[in-house]
Amino acid sequence: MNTLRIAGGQVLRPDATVEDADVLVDRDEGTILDIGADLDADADETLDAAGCLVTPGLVNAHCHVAMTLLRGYADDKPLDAWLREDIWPAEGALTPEDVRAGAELGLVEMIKSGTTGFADMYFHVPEIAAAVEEAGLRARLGHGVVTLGKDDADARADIDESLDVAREFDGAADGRIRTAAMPHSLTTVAEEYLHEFVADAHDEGIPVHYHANETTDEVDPIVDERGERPLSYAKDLGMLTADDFLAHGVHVDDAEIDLLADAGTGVVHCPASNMKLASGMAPVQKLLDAGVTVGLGTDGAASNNDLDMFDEMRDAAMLGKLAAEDASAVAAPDVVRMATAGSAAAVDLPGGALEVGGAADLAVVDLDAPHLTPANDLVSHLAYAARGSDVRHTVCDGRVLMRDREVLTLDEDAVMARAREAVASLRERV
Ligand SMILES: CSC[C@H]1O[C@@H](n2cnc3c(O)ncnc32)[C@H](O)[C@@H]1O
Ligand SMILES: [Zn+2]
Repeated sequence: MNTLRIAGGQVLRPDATVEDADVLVDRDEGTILDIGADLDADADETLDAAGCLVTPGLVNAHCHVAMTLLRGYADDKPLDAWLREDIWPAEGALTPEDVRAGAELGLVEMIKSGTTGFADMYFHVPEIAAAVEEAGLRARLGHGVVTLGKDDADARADIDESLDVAREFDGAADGRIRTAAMPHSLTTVAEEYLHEFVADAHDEGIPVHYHANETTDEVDPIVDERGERPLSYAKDLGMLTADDFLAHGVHVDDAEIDLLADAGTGVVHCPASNMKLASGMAPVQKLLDAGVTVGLGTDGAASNNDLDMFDEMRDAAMLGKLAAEDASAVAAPDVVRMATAGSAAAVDLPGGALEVGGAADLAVVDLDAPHLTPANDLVSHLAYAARGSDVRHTVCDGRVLMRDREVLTLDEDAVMARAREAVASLRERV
């Protein structure tokens, strides 16, 4: 058996306690063999975790990873104008090679900030899957469908591509890649297509992921035209099952929260994107109190503007308190759980907890920094004070993706150079 030992650190356990322990990993199986004191000193490889906190790898449950190319491309606008005036025209000019370059850049950024799994909605998914295979993370990938502005043939071709991609790539990269069917939202995919698309996906056991209840501009027309709330419409369409997960859920009323809790549908909270686009404040504490599975996501780097899940935890806690008008709301252990076990459950990927037999997906956070001193409460530090740049080692599926801040699976400098070239060329074309 080929083993990896993460030695001499403090380990964050699923019950939010921290203990001095080593973590021993079976690299062949990609699972945790043991957590405890003085484990196998003869392991094939050892990562030094002295003075560090070993946490589950963070799971970014909603992202558009190749949008790193559009970071800083268009800022300071609300969602609808931002998409229509800037983002969609630029995305229309992206080649498969551009998407590969943007995805690799995003994956380096994720590895360097302790993220080991993510869910992604975009296009040119084969390129994203190839980048994920090389980078070594886990992902739930899907082709996002928009039928708005398309004729029937183009709309159906987009849906067919989403289903084909979901079939073809499920289980790729030694099982690290899973898939979903991904209608973009309840307003950008017409009802005539949604019924069949969702039914076809579910008939084949493919989950569905979509944006929902993000802005009032999106919610109000549904209410006006149908006389029902968006998530009641989603339920009618069969899109509210325990396998499905939606991004945002900002403008949800109490009845919709009950629908989510009853159905077991996951909600991915994206606080930075919601603040930057001034979309609103999701009622996260209410969702948690109702028993909804809540994960955390960055959304794309063009509306965030980074893929750092530590930032996202801090934003989620701060915004959650503001939304609830209660300083005790969305507390540190809640956001750490959302970024780990909550996200993993919402998108149904392994990981999210350090436990024997579980996936060996973890991040080692170096505590030897002024902003993490003194170590009064390490869960508090994760939620409120740590940064992605504090991550020293990242491990996914038992494989070391970053050691002492050196990314081992991708060439960081070459990835940045390719992204700069892709954007220089894109700017000439758009
Ligand atoms: C059709 S692929 C996915 C599509 O989603 C766009 N997008 C990025 N961020 C958001 C957001 O916050 N709400 C809705 N849509 C978003 C992205 O640019 C792609 O076009
Ligand atoms: Zn999104």
